[in-house]
Amino acid sequence: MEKQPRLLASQLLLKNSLFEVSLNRVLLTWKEIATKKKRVSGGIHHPFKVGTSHGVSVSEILAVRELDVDSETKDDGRWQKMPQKSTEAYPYAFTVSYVERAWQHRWRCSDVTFHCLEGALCQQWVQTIREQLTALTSRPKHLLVYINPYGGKQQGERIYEQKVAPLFTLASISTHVIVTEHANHARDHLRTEAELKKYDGVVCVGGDGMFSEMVHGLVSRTQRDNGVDQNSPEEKLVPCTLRIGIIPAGSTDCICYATVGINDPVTSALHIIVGDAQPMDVCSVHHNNTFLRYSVSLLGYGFYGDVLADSERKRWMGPARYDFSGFKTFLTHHYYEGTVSFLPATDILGTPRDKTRCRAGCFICQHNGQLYSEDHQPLFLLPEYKGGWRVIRGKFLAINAASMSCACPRSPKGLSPAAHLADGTTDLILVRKCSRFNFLRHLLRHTSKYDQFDMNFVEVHRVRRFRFTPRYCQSDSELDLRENGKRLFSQICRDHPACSCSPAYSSWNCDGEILPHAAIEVGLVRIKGKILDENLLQSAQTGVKVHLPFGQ
Ligand SMILES: CCCCCCCCCCCCC/C=C/[C@@H](O)[C@H](COP(=O)(O)O)NC(=O)CCCCC
Ligand SMILES: Nc1ncnc2c1ncn2[C@@H]1O[C@H](COP(=O)(O)OP(=O)(O)O)[C@@H](O)[C@H]1O
Ligand SMILES: [Ca+2]
Repeated sequence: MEKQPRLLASQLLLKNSLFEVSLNRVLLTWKEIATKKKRVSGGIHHPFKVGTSHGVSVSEILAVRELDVDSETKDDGRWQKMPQKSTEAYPYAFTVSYVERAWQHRWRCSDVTFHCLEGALCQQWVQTIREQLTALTSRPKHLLVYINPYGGKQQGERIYEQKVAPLFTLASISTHVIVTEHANHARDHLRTEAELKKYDGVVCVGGDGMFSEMVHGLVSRTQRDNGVDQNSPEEKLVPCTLRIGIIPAGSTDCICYATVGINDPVTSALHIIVGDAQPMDVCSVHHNNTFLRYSVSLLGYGFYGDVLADSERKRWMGPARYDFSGFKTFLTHHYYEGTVSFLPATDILGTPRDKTRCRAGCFICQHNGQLYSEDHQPLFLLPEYKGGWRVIRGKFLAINAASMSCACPRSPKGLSPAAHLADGTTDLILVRKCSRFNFLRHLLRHTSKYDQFDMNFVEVHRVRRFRFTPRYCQSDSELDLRENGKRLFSQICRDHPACSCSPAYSSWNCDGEILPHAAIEVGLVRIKGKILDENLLQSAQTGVKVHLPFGQ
């Protein structure tokens, strides 16, 4: 093993929020290479040349601790023998743990140890850095964590315990962890018994369905505590103060992927610790003035609804269930008749087919998300608002509403690549009945550089609200059958009187959960009070703030 280096910092500069270490070349010789020790087990040593200046912003420092250089130090489960010479010449040391950016949006926790001649200097810097960290008010200190042991590859507990909890401990974040015991456990706990005032945020260890369930629980609790009826689509919601974080442990994890750029538990944990901020839209889904659910990623009818309905019975396959059910659903090639009406978003920047990509600090989100009049009524509610509801009737293979790009490992650009996280709109994608070959071409374009909207049977609209009404209304008995997972083939195809070639209804896939109704009304939720940054339901994950703009 190469000779343990020593990093000598004869002068530490703390200017505003920048913490710089100037390595004094005189104290080191070229043959001594300083290395940064990766905290994550199995990490890689990155030698860097001495004599460099290593700047780390205080906002990305996770922790600082004094080192007892006289004894062996324990780091990451392994013991490091401090070089004998350092003990003699430099009796004091402290270690700074900080965020190091790696490849493809990946973040890692790195440690750098500094040696000092004087104990007072060492303690001064440790104290100063700690004071700076304490002053970072955007960072969570107490988190309520829900782990779904059932989602994805059923590794949620292991992921949290091995990759996330050590980082929360390092950052002195206290946690209350609940391993869910059944579906909607997290939602019901958040909605009723959770003592939310004790926490700075909640964390979801799971996939999109689990995250969506927690949004549901948190928003419902806030409305209940404030006497707001969620059942009215026109009701303005009270904003939540708590933030929701997400540690990817599901099957698709598009919410994490689309906000962070990668599905990596360590990267997500580090974003949560530093309290990053990224707003996010939320859609409410109603049926006949009854609130059903919130959606933050995909509302999909037809193909994605059928994929989900089939895959739910194959959870034992883990994430691969989607590939199996996707192929099976593709072969069935069912289409669904109905009427889509929608309120286009006008006066906004950007379109679903421009080449923009929503990133942290997105200008389009900031512009479109603030499109409100002085009295905080949305511009498009005012009488002179131009444009109105549009209506499209037809036979559809898929009706998808993407409130974000829905980028994920299966489709790195997503269902709607130019969709924005917090622009107050959702991209409504209509895929009309077409041949299997053309539908396959459309699907494959989600995994290539080609434009999946540039096909004559596909149209996409950026909307504030939309409704869907199936051509054949659902009876209660059919609803019961649906809820029991049975499908009705009541639609007799006129072309083939002897057969029924498509079921009358599909299911709505709402962030990975099946909705009980086919006829729904969807809108970007509205909140009371001013639209200011603090009026956002935030997420501790990349500071993913659930943006609750006024809807129509
Ligand atoms: C024959 C080649 C077909 C290639 C098609 C690729 C298209 C992939 C589009 C992916 C869209 C993902 C939208 C995300 C939806 C999630 O909210 C939802 C729930 O996620 P989770 O709870 O983490 O599992 N995921 C799905 O509905 C799965 C869709 C998979 C479709 C193949
Ligand atoms: N302990 C549990 N047992 C059964 N189902 C659960 C449990 N905890 C959560 N769920 C349900 O599992 C669904 C899927 O969770 P999710 O984390 O999204 O996994 P996946 O990405 O595999 O769908 C969620 O909608 C949630 O309601
Ligand atoms: Ca959006």
